[in-house]
Amino acid sequence: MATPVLTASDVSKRFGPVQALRGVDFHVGPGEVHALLGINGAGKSTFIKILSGIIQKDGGTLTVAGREVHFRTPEDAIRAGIATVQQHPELVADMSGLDNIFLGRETAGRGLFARIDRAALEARAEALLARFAVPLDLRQEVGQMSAVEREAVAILQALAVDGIRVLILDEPTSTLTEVEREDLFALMNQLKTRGISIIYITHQLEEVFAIADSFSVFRAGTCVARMSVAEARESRVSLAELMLGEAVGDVFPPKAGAPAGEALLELEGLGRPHEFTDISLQARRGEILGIFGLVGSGCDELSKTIFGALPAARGTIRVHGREVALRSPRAALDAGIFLVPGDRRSEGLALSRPALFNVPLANLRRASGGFWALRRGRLRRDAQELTRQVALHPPSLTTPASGFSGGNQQKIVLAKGLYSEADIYIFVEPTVGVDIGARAKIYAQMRALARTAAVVVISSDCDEVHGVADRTVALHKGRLVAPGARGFSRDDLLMAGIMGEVAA
Ligand SMILES: Nc1ncnc2c1ncn2[C@@H]1O[C@H](COP(=O)(O)OP(=O)(O)OP(=O)(O)O)[C@@H](O)[C@H]1O
Repeated sequence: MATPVLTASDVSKRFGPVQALRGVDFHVGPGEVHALLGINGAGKSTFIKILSGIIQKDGGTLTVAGREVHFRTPEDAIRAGIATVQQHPELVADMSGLDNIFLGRETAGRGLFARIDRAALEARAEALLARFAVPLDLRQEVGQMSAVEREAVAILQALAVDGIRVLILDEPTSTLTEVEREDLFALMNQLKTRGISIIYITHQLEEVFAIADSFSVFRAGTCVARMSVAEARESRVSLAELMLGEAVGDVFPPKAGAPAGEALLELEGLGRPHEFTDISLQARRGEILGIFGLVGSGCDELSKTIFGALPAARGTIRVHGREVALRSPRAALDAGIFLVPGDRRSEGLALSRPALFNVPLANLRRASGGFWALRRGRLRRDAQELTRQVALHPPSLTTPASGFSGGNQQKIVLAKGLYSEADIYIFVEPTVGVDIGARAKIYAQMRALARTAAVVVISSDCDEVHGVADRTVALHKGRLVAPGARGFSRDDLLMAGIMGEVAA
């Protein structure tokens, strides 16, 4: 085996009472694409933060090309040849790709990389790009770029420093469409042929077989398995079982047993210019309605319109058969509609506040009845029960939301939705960044909600929509694509969402 580029031995890290990492052994070889797997809270982000110098380990050693290194700052890691692209790279939308790459290099190292030859940097970015399969105009403003183009800019920004040998990508595909994902993989393969090692966090297990050479599985802060993908294929190991430490059943709960009841939410001819047109559909009590739409299909705007965050230009919304004017999210909540947003960072959570605060936000009425002491007791009991239902880990109500891993933050948003006792639940991209074990629990909760309410799942993950919903439609370029009488098969739904066509 070639000498590893990067090795971690016996690495540990504690946050107050939480032992986030213990005795982690890890290595990655030159030009290797190595997937880092683990359920939410397993310690992946903590480990990555240590490798990129954002936080410091409590114990253990790191070596790069056989030499021990000590990272006190992100610049130390970059200097040693380790660059990281965060899950949501901070790019400046109204600057060009090139300016962003340049800016990244300027700010990456302060004094360290102070003298930069902009022309040389541009030439280098263009040269790197020329080898990629992704056609990308770096002179375009980043705000005009697609998600994969932005990811490419962030990668070029990370590589703009001399001597980068390890590139860390934190869930880069979570906002990409299937086609864009292929583009990103092409780009990763190119980097690999240039000898760059890639450490890659993902919750999409099929991606491991599509792009990785090897993988490590973290569980409860320890690396419990390291294997080549070839070995895993041959021995037919279940990645999900390695991650969870137990056998995995079906992720999706059974479909509704009984026919759906009355229509609780009806949209008729709903539209907003350039976003979506003539949307008519019903969500009924007792069913999960699935809407599959790619990024940019209008799904996001449609969900915001139903939740009163965007005004409808045309059409009507009826709740319980009565027309409603949803001028604000508050009005939507009062009408019995609850939206669990896809972007928990900007829309769903007060990050600095504890879980206990976040959960009852949506239903202050329920939380505010009765005497103060009674109220507090009830709030705590309700919040405890809800966090148990969504399997929040750790099950702490006092930890600030920001102290939870990404997937667990999504569970807090979900608990908030459950507390709202709505009639109509709308889930947008409900399981982005959520591990397979928690996904099964979230889907089971949706099924439980659908016993008495109408549940709408809006997602760009076709398998999710098809797997969880009783009835599915697709949104393509702002238009609804509905199936024939027999409903969509998984492949037909995919076609409808990508091409806007219904199979004959
Ligand atoms: N700043 C912090 N303060 C307190 N606890 C933290 C902090 N950061 C992480 N933790 C805890 O450390 C553990 C590991 O979290 P980490 O974010 O590394 O998990 P992860 O594997 O990246 O999860 P996910 O897939 O959800 O992103 C969790 O129990 C988490 O709650």
